[in-house]
Formats: sequence, C-alpha cells, structure tokens
Amino acid sequence: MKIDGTHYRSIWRDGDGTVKIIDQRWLPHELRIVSLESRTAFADAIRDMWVRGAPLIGATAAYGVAVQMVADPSDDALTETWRVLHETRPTAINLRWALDEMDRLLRPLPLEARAGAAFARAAEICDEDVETNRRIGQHGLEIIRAIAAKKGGGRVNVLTHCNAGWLATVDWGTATSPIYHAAEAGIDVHVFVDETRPRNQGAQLTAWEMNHHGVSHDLIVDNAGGHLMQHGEVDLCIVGTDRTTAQGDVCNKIGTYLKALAAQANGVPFYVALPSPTIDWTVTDGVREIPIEERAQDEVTRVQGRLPDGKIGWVQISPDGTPARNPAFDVTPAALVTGLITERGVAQASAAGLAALFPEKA
Ligand SMILES: CSC[C@H]1O[C@H](OP(=O)(O)O)[C@H](O)[C@@H]1O
Repeated sequence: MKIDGTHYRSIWRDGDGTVKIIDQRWLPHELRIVSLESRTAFADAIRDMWVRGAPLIGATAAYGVAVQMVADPSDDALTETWRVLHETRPTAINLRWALDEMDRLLRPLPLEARAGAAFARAAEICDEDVETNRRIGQHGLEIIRAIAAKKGGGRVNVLTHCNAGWLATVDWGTATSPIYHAAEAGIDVHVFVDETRPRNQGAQLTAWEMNHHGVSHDLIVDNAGGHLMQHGEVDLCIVGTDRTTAQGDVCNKIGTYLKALAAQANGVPFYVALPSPTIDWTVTDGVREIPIEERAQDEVTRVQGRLPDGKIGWVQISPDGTPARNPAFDVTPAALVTGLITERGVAQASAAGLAALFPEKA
C-alpha cells in the first residue's frame, strides 16, 4: 500500500538479501522498518506482534524458515524451526499452513538446495497472498456496489473489527480489500473502525491505513457497534479471520462474536473476508476445537500510546495487581455469518458453500 508516495508491503526481502518488516508495535506514531536475521528474531516478531494478522504471520514464518536454511539446512534444523515458529501463536491456521508448506517442499531437497528454494517459496507465498486479497477485494466490491445501488448511490457504511488490513497481510488486506476497491471505484464508503481492545489494532492500525488511503472513517469504541446497528447506521460488517472451519465457523479477534450477534439482531449483513489458506479443513466444531490464544494480563491492565514526553509507552489503567483474562480470539458460529468472501467468490458459511467453491477439498 502507498504511504506518502512510497509503495510498501508489510514484509519483503530487500535488495541486500535481508528480510524486512514494518514493526507494527510503533504504529501509528512511527513507521519503523526492521530486519529479521535469525530464527529467534522471527519467533519474537510473531509472538510479540511486531507483525500480526493470520496471512502475514504465515508469510513471516515462511521467510523465517528460509533464513534458518541459510544458517543450518539440516533436517534437525528444519524440524526445530517448525516447532519454534509454530509455538509462537496457536490460533491463526496460516502459521501451520505456511510451516507445513515449507516442510513439504524442503525436506525432499538436498541440503544445498534448501535455502534458495525456501526463499523462492516464501516470495511466492507473499505474491499469492497479494493476488488472493486483490480477488477478495473484487468480490467484496460487488457486495458494496449492490448496497450503494440500493441506496441510490448513497454512502455505504461498513463496520470492521480489529485490523484485517494490508498490515495483517502482505498487501491489500482481507476485510479492507473490498473497502479499498470500493473507494477506488468511486463508491462513497465510510468505515466504522472498532478500536479493538486490548491491543487496539483498529485504533492504531486500521485508522492509520484508512488515513493513508483517504477512506472516510470514524474510530469507535468496541461497545458502540451494536448501538450504531440498532440505529440503522451500519449497512454491513466485514471482518477478517484467523481460522475458519470447513463448516464456516469463524475464529477472529475477540469481540467479533458479539458484533455478529448484534448484526443478526439488527438485520445487518455480516461478511467474513476469507483467503483459502485460512480455512482449517480438519476442524468441524470451531467453538470447541480451535485453540484460543490467551495473552498476557498486562495487555488488559495497560494501554499503549504516545506519552506526554512524546515517547511511545504503556499506561496502567487498573489498580496494581488487578488480575485479568485476555482471550485473544473468539468463534462466530456459521449461522451468524451472511457470507464468506473468498478469492474464488462469495460462499455460504456452510460445508456445502465452501465445497462448492473448493471442490478439491470436499
Ligand atoms: C487478515 S487476518 C487478520 C486477523 O488477525 C488479527 O489478530 P492479531 O492482530 O492478534 O494477529 C485479527 O483477528 C484480524 O481479524
């Protein structure tokens, strides 16, 4: 995506051969680019959310394997890298998908061929993600265009949760791709950006993206969405996903389920932007089977931002020693999902719906 005239992806291999990322912990206040040069650095970057978002986590892990193959291409190193990177975050299926992809590709190869093949595959995974998200945008654009037509060309108000933007992927984003495509098609689109506690990916990242892309938006507290829907101010919701089951149950950032309940209660279409690597074909019951990451309590008891001295830091918002729970995701049952916007088109949130678009998986 273009930032001040420069085109960025959220991860790339630089001309000097190093892998660069945008360290998202410092956005929106500072755009910090860092190199990841060891398996440990890649693991830290995923675990501590320097990069986040299911597709980007997968792409980062793929490059993490490639960097490790330079250091040590042995079978043991390949196995240990799978383990070290896989244990960083348990919920986004793209992490396991990418690690399995790399392992399947590399293990049959001679050691001396592994690093080159790994970097080539990691680059392909990035390019595939960009194309997948572009197609999601095209399919999602038609949904927004139809709503605009029903409103006589009036403004289409979209609510989104967390950041499923280009910062959560390699480019375009998933939930934001239809929004960007609609804006570029000249449709009057407005976005309600859920701040998304506790890590505020909406306030810090989606608002930053909307600003830079010139998309009209309002930042809202997470608890305002139901009220806006009740008052007819939301035409549709589009969110991302970290893992969607073959039956269409959608695991996404904590709070998504509540938005889906409010959407159903108010007759607001609730769409999920779903790149196919995010489908876990092995899971049937999302609510009971998808592992939900529990993150540190201090993400709840503190909030990060720019301090009075201009530095970026954390402010405690609750009494010392306040205990907290911090489940990072929840699961929205398929029955609450209007449609799954995939790179192959819009599917019903059901086994039949996904099988119709992905017959090879059925
Ligand atoms: C396009 S996937 C984005 C997805 O990932 C986010 O989680 P996190 O920021 O913790 O990695 C959130 O669930 C987004 O919807």
